[in-house]
Amino acid sequence: MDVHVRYEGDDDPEKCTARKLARFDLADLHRSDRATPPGIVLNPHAERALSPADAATARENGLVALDCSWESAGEKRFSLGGDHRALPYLVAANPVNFGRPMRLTTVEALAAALVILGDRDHAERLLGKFTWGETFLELNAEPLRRYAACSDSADVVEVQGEYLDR
Ligand SMILES: C[S@@+](CC[C@H](N)C(=O)[O-])C[C@H]1O[C@@H](n2cnc3c(N)ncnc32)[C@H](O)[C@@H]1O
Repeated sequence: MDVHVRYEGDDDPEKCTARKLARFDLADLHRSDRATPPGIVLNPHAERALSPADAATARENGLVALDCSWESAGEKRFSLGGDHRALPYLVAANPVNFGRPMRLTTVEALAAALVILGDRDHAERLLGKFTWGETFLELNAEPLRRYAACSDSADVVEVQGEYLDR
């Protein structure tokens, strides 16, 4: 599956996970919305949750994340073409937001999406470049397994509800 990142460049370049992926040829960075392919866009503000039902579109058109600082990641910033999807409840493993729900780095978001879409090997390749990458899969092992077994977005939202209620 092709992995694309709309790269805003307003975050600390030393800590930017998307730049690191690009250095290892694991993601294509795009500097404008127009240059970014309209794939499945990972957008925390999207109405619909990502589910395995999106796998065919993602394989055909690619998976897209927006790499910017969380301060600038408001709803209006996600003006990319494509099908926008929110990830369900997951916990961050990166050192900046460790243990915090939903504050995922770009690589965590892309890897979670790949697992849900049925491509765990690809997720492991991305996370393998980060010392805390494996921890992300360990921390989220149960929810990721359950989301990946769902048939559609409604199913994913139902499973997510169990974690939000805890
Ligand atoms: C705001 S940027 C922060 C990037 C961080 N500076 C880094 O170096 O990785 C994280 C991106 O990951 C994706 N993402 C993170 N959490 C998400 C969620 N809950 N649902 C959908 N996409 C999410 C979005 O594309 C989001 O813009």
